[in-house]
Amino acid sequence: AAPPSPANKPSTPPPTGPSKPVPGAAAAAVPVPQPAAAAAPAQQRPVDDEPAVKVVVRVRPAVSLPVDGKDLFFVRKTSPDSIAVGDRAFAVDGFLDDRASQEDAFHLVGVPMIHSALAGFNTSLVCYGQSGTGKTYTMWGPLAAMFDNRSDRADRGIVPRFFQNLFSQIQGNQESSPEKHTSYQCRCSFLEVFNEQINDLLDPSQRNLQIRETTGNGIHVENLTEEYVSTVEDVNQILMKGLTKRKIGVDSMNLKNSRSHVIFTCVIEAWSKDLSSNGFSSSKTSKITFVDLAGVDIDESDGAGKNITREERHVKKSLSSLGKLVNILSEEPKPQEDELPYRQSRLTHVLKDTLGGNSRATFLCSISSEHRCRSETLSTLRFGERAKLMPNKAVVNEISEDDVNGLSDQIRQLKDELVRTKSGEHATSETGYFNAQIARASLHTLRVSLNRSIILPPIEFEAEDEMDVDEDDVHELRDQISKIHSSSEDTLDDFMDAESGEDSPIPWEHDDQVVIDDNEGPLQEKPQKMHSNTNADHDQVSDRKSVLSISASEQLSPIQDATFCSSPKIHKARKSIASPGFSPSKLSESSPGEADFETYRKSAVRSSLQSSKLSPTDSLAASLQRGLHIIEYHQQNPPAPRKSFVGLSFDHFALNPRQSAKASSALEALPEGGASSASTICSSCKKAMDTNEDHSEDINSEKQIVTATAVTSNDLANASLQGGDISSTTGSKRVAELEALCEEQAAKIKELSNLVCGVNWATKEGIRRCYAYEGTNC
Ligand SMILES: Nc1ncnc2c1ncn2[C@@H]1O[C@H](COP(=O)(O)OP(=O)(O)OP(=O)(O)O)[C@@H](O)[C@H]1O
Repeated sequence: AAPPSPANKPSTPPPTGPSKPVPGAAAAAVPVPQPAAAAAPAQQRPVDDEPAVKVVVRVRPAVSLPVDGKDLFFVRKTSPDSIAVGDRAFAVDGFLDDRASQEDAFHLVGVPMIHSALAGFNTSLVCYGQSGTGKTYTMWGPLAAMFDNRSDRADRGIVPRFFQNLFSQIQGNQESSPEKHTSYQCRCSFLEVFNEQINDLLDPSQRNLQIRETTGNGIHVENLTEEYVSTVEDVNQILMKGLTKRKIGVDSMNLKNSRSHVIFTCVIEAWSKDLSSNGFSSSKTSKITFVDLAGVDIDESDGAGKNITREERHVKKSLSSLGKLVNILSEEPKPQEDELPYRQSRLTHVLKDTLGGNSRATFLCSISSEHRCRSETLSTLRFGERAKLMPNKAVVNEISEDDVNGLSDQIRQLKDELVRTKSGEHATSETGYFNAQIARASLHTLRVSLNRSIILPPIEFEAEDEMDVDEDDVHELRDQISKIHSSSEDTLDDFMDAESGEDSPIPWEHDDQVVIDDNEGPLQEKPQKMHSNTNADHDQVSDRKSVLSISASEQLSPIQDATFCSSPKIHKARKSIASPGFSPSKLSESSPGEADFETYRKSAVRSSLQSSKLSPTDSLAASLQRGLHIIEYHQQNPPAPRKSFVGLSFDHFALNPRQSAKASSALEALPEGGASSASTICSSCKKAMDTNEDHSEDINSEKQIVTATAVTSNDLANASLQGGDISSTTGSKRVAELEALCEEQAAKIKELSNLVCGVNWATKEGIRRCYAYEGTNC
């Protein structure tokens, strides 16, 4: 008994299960019924010649009796690859008229798909057409046929036949190639797109799954259930499970109208190896996709339908998106991939491979032979016509042994690298650990270099104090600072955390930006600036970290040390030969500039002492600032006369008498202003010496290092006090003795200088002692 018809279409008898073709209807509807012939060309075609996109048209047998032939719609085959509806011709790859069997459909569509799949191509079948035209029937066949143990049921659909044939072929391939062993693995999934949501038909609890797209793996649905299959029975079980959960409804064309699109996917992986070789030879992967689209009811498509449900609206919308995408893909010029509207619907997105991608696609267009479906039939055929023009590019998904070897090497290298990294062997400067180590070592070195005044007793400032600065040291310090500043915040924080155990909490922080600019204005203003900065440092408390910026300066290049020296004090003798700007008288008067400088100096010493309580960064900044200020000061206030004869090397102390004479004559050219008016000039070495100073203290201090000489300081003092030329009082013999003595002492000093190595303050110490010795002997 026929079920009740939909209320709005009482005149149309709905089909009940597999419809029996009306006798004579097929011949009348399709004048050229050649189903068997239509399947033949595809079977003969080599697998490599298969087109990327095929379109096959199947005509559903008429279910309504023709009324004088007026209700029949004629579709005819005009050539092996074209059909015609009236005057309109459509290019197709196969045609199945209303008398074609399920077997015919399988041979025309399914068999080439099996060949392609086993060759390593992705392949897909999309059933498209009006509701009730036989899409589900063609794809799966009646569910009852799947339960039936008889494999020869005529109404089985393409998919069950496909897998039965596929597993047979797999078995045949394995048996026919004993020299080559191939292992196959098949896994299946089943989803439906319902109301623009992807649901797992094998696990109904999984709803609204997300589509993921990766460069290597293409499109996949996250968390979709996959089940492994090895027999057609396994596949049938899955098909049954999924299809019974598919959402269906009732419409004017179909009592079991599909309200969702269903997609059954099977991935076949095949590993082959020659038995002659030890390992794997190649691997092929193919994804087979069967898409049974929901159809649109003729009444709804005409706009005459009432009460369109939400799911029907979604079906129409997604089919519309599909149509638009196919239109775009079929037109020239083809847009860029990122411009294609795949994401307009879940359906088009999840079918990205099939629609213009890496897949051999077959579109089976189901049409009705009834005249009342004419519009939908033409629409379906136009869709097929455009789909055929899609630019799919299917490739064999194969990985050869060479590829695997290359990948294995890569994996091995990456593993080795991982192991090295974990074990710390590969601790490059990019690793935080190594950065922290560098930062720690650099900071420590820098602090030791710059904070010597903390460790060593500070000396009183002497304006004429000669600084011995190693230019390389300055560059090194700059590099260290640069390194520290370029270190990541994390590294610095790490280090500061680690250092916090050594240093007391920060009493105050430098929150101002300290810029040491060597090109600043007159030196006389420097101490004031520095002083005010120091006060500012004390006054300002901020959470901000101090920023230390050091600009490069050409002026610094001749300066060779930036630290406070802790050498023994050589007080007044120095003052007597100080530069005019820092004469003893001026010092005693404590001019404003000098007073400021003295204040600064004390402040600097205090600062350096305080720096022991600072954080490493603040201590570093303060030390460096202090050191560079001193460099600047000495650079811009050179004790000119002494700088002329006290170089950075000791070579001139080792001169032979002739060379000494040359040096002496050269020294005579020194500006007289370089010596104070209170000093006298030694005729032997032409060096200025202070006649007002008592050198005994200094001489005594040198006795530990310098061997006592035949000439005492008293001799020299007396000679000087007499106001005469040494040569005139002692004669040429005395001069020769003195020159010899000078030479001898110079050699000793040279020897001493060799002992003073590596550390700048010690070198400076050697120079100081040279001064003392030299002055004493003069
Ligand atoms: N070639 C055919 N031979 C015999 N019966 C058929 C054929 N095609 C379809 N039918 C019958 O027509 C009815 C509707 O078919 P089917 O459900 O496959 O249509 P459909 O296109 O999938 O519809 P919908 O889009 O609504 O799901 C079914 O009862 C089916 O058995």
